[in-house]
Amino acid sequence: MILSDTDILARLEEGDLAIDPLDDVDTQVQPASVDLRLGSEFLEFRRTNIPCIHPTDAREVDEYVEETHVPEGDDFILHPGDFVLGTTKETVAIPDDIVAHVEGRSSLGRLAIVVHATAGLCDPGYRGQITLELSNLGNAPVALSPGMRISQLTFTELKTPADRPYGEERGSKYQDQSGPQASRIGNDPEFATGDADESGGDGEPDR
Ligand SMILES: Nc1ccn([C@H]2C[C@H](O)[C@@H](COP(=O)(O)OP(=O)(O)OP(=O)(O)O)O2)c(=O)n1
Repeated sequence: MILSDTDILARLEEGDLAIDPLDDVDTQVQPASVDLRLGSEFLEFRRTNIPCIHPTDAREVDEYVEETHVPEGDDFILHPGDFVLGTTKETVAIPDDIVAHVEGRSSLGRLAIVVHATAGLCDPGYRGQITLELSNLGNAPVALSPGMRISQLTFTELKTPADRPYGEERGSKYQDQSGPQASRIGNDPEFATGDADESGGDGEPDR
């Protein structure tokens, strides 16, 4: 069952579902979703001379990205064909009996802006800001303004709470992430080679 505005507000009131800051309830809470705003941090992907990035090599992944801060009031220009990681301004906490989905907003979709290229699921138990996979599929640059409502989150109640929710206990690599975080796929157990990020997922390479 997807939560309606009434259900969302009730769960927020109970306190196990959290969205912080939720500054403008009337504007941000939609009939069956909550609009989330764009944060100020961006990770841009540099042009590189290395032949390719091996997703499991944390050093290659980290060397390829560059952080940019755009204060509220300024714009980040997303050019046609570009892909950049952004973040929600809000930090969320998803209870064990809910799965949340990051969706785009129609008004930005109509400008060819996509907010999650592939991944849009927030696991039961997830806490943190949400990394947005922003791309511009159109042929005109589009200005993105930190603080603008950029995406929406829907909430689906599970039949039973997750037995092993997202979190430290299962070594979940994006738990409590703050700001956009590059891929940590090298931390997956099947790729454990010693090359992976050992920083605890704070985005700082361990060098
Ligand atoms: N656009 C998105 C989608 C998800 N997440 C967060 C919430 C998810 O609970 C967490 C993990 O997402 P996935 O399960 O899709 O990612 P992985 O499978 O790569 O990570 P893990 O192995 O930690 O589950 O990342 C995010 O910040 N931005």
